[in-house]
Amino acid sequence: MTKQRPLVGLICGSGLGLLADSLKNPELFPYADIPGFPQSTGRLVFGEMKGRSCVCMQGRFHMYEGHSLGKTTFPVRVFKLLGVETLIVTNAAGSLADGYHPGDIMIIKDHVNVPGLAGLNPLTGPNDDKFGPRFPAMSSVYDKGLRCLAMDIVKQMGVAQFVHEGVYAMVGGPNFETVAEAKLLHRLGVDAVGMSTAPEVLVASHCGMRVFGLSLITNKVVRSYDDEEQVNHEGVLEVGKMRSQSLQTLITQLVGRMDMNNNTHT
Ligand SMILES: O=P(O)(O)O[C@H]1O[C@H](CO)[C@@H](O)[C@H]1O
Ligand code: HPA
Repeated sequence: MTKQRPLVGLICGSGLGLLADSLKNPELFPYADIPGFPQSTGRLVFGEMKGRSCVCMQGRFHMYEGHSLGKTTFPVRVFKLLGVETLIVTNAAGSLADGYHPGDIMIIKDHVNVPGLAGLNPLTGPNDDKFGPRFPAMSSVYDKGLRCLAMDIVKQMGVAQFVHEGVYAMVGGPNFETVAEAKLLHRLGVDAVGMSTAPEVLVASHCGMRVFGLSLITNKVVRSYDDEEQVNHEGVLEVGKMRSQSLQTLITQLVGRMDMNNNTHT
């Protein structure tokens, strides 16, 4: 049991679990002890960031682990019931855009939900009107005010040259992309690809949360048959650890400066 009533929720991507360690006065709840959560390692961490009450998923659930999309996104609805109004999602992703490099950060402007286009959507099934409408709009899902604030912060941090704004695509995984798939995603206008985030964002947006998303670029996605480079998960985690300090600074500042009544910032 916690008495905290967080307004901000944070989901840590692969290799980015350290983000939760910046919470002050933490209270920890292993997923295995929380009813309805998939039996999995990882935990919810409640605590304060810049004096603001937050809850953080240290470890997320993925479709490729065999969880239903309902289970994968269940924590987001728990966040909503706890009072969370703003969701910050982070992930590790491979880059397709020219000019992106491992270690760069991408502020997510929009997404392509590849499984969603094929009908794999956490909002499928009877709609629970208590949470949101049957047919939610998704044309402005990643909050513009928060994206502008994040850009201001990265300029002040002096790291703007490593930060982009772009389009994330979710694929089902667990395999990384073939060259043909990479070419297809690139032609679709996708800048970075991963195996998470879109379902959580859909559920958060459906229930009226403000959403902000960040991808850490951990590898280049191979788009040429002449390129012998091979992505691997260990490499993804390593880049995550290397860059989690900058991400932590960015997120802490964002949480400290965001307007808690949604939309604008100080
Ligand atoms: O999206 P997150 O969970 O950050 O992790 C990304 O990195 C893992 C692959 O290395 C996959 O889980 C992919 O989705
Ligand atoms: N593809 C898909 N998911 C990923 C990648 C990638 O290259 N890197 C990290 N997660």
